[in-house]
Amino acid sequence: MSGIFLTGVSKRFGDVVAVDALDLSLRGGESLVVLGPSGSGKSTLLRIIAGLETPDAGEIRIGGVLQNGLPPHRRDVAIVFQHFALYPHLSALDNITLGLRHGLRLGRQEAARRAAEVAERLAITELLHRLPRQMSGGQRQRVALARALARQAGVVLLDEPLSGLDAQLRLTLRAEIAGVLRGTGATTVHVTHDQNDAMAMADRIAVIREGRLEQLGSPDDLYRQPDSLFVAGFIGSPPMNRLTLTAVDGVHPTPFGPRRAGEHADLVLGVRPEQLKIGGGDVDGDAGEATGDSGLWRASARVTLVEHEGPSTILHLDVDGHALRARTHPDLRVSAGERIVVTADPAHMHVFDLASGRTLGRAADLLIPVAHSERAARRSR
Ligand SMILES: Nc1ncnc2c1ncn2[C@@H]1O[C@H](COP(=O)(O)OP(=O)(O)OP(=O)(O)O)[C@@H](O)[C@H]1O
Repeated sequence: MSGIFLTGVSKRFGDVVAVDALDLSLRGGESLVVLGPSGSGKSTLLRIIAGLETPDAGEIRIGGVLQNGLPPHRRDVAIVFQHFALYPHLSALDNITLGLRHGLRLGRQEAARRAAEVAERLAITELLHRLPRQMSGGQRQRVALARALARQAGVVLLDEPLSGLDAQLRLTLRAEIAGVLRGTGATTVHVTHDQNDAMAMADRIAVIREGRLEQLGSPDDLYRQPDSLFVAGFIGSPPMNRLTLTAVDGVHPTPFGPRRAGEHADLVLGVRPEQLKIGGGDVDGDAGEATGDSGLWRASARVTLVEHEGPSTILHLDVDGHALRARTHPDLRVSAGERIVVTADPAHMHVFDLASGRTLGRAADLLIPVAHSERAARRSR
């Protein structure tokens, strides 16, 4: 199987650094999703692997073989673009077989056999004689995918193959593509800026920011242990809530009691909307408090907006000027304007350094609830 190894890959366009000294290795058969905002260098990275773009520096190896200098058709790579890129005057069948006959130099019969086989897998056999304009968007994207898979390449690259399709079709096609690709054993690199697609399809996700690797890990790692505020804000919907805690005279007024600021001037406390629980009781602290034997963080909140999403409800909350969102059960009846108490387990709260945006760890490990520290102080007196 074809592993992919990139070392020190860089590409500039004039003053713009599109890809910046990127190192990345994929196991053979692995499915990597590259996630990042618009302009972060995702497509450029894909085009470099395909040989459609020449890097300024760095090495690309596929299955241990150096690819630098090899033209696209000499690489064991197939690519599926966002805009199908089918030839409008050719039938689906001819679109699929064209590259096989001219690129791979297969005979007419062998090309047709491969096309029939892949068409069967993607349920497009009935469409093989239609022109692209006689097909729906989803059907055209299936044909584009069939064309790529028929090459039987060791590496399949996908550049936003689901964008422009409606939500239902996207979900169906996403599952189909993932299933078909797994079945081929190809190593895949899939570029998207849709985190739901990324979470659903990836073995690992590479989050890219300004041409650099921000974090690489399993979908679960990125969700549970974001290395930075950027990743915390990019993965999860709605994104992780942030409470900025500004140090005053070198001391933080954290809900967990005052802390010396030390080298970290200002902190950000992060908690996911689905980790905020709606509870009872009273609270006095400004940004909430973390007291009592439970050690839970508790805060008084005013509900500013209620959004019903069906399976869950999003509450928009004001906690002493901080705008937070909580994902709750749809049976919970709460109205805008109400005051409620929210709680969170410090084991699910993340602490970041505001200046660098990097994680410092979990609140449970870094910040000790007031009641515990007071008791400890009393004991040591
Ligand atoms: N051929 C080119 N000429 C000049 N600049 C380019 C070229 N291709 C890409 N860029 C620039 O390089 C940067 C990275 O572009 P790229 O298309 O790789 O980003 P992306 O993450 O795929 O974005 P999107 O999600 O919007 O497709 C951008 O600033 C873009 O404007």
